[in-house]
Amino acid sequence: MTRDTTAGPAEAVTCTALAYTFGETRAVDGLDLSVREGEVFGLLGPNGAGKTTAIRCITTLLPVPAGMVRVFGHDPAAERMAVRRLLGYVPQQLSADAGLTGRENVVLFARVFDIPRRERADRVAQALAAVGLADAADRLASTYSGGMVRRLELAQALVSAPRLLILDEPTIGLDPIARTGVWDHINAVRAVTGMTVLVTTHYMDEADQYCDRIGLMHRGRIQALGTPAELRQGLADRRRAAGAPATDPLPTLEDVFRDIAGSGLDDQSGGFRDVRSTRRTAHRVG
Ligand SMILES: Nc1ncnc2c1ncn2[C@@H]1O[C@H](COP(=O)(O)OP(=O)(O)OP(=O)(O)O)[C@@H](O)[C@H]1O
Repeated sequence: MTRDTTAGPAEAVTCTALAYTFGETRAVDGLDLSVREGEVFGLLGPNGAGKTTAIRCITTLLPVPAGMVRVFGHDPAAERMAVRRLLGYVPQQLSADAGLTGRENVVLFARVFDIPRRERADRVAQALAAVGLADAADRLASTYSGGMVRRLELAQALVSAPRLLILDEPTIGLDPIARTGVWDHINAVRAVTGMTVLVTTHYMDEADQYCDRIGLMHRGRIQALGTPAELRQGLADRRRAAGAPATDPLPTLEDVFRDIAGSGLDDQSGGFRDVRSTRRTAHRVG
C-alpha cells in the first residue's frame, strides 16, 4: 500500500478513549494517544499510571474492552497477526533465555516471525550486529552483562525489521553507560530504517534526550503532551502566570512530571511490582 506523502506523517499508533480495568482498578481510563510514524514517543508516568497495560493492549497481548486502538490503521482485535508482524516488542520482563547463546535466542524469534529459512542466518547476524553483539553471539546469554542482555532482547525485537518498536522500560536497572549503549543502537537502526519507537521510561534525562514527544500519563490517561521543550516551557509559563520571577531557571522535565503527578509520585512508587520488575531486570541472567 502506498501512502500520500503530502499528507504528513502517518499515525503509527492511535488510541481513542482506551479503557482497561482489572477488577476495581481502572488501569487505563480513557486514553487518547497518537504516535506519529518515524518519531520516538515517550510514555512517562509514575508507577501504576497504566503505561504497561496500554502497551499490552497495543501489542495485542490484552484485549481492547473499551475504546479503539489502531496500529498503522490495523485493529489489534480483528487483525492480530497483521499487527504483530508490524511491531517489535521488548517487554519489561526477561525475554532472553540464559541457557541459549545470543544467536540461538535471536534465531528463536526469527522462527516465530516466519523469516524464510534461507534468509534466517543473515537476518539474525544483521540484528546481532545492529546491537553490537556480533562478537558475543555464540556465548551463552548467562555470561552477558545486564546491558548486553537488554541489547540481545533488542536484537530479538529487531530481527523481524519492525515498523514500530515498542520498549517497556528498556534501560531499567542498567548503569548510565549501558543505558547510553542501548539508545545508541536504537538510534543507529532508526537512522537506517526510519522505524517508529514507543517507549516507556522512568528516567527523565533519557526521555528529555531521546524522545521527540512525550505523553505524561497519570491515572490511566495522558495529562500532558508535547516535546520536552514544550512541556518545560509550559510549566515555566504557568509558574510565571502564578507570580514566579522571570529569573527562575527553566523547569526540568522532572519538575513537569512532579507538577502533573504531584504527591502520587511518592505514594505510588516503590510498590512490590516495581521492585520486582527492577530486580528482575537487574539480575536478569543471574
Ligand atoms: N495483572 C494485574 N492484575 C491486577 N491489577 C493490575 C495488573 N496489572 C496491572 N494492574 C494494576 O493496574 C494499574 C496500572 O498498572 P500498569 O502496570 O499498567 O502501570 P505502569 O504505569 O506500567 O506502572 P509501572 O511503571 O510500575 O510499570 C496499577 O494499579 C496496577 O496495580
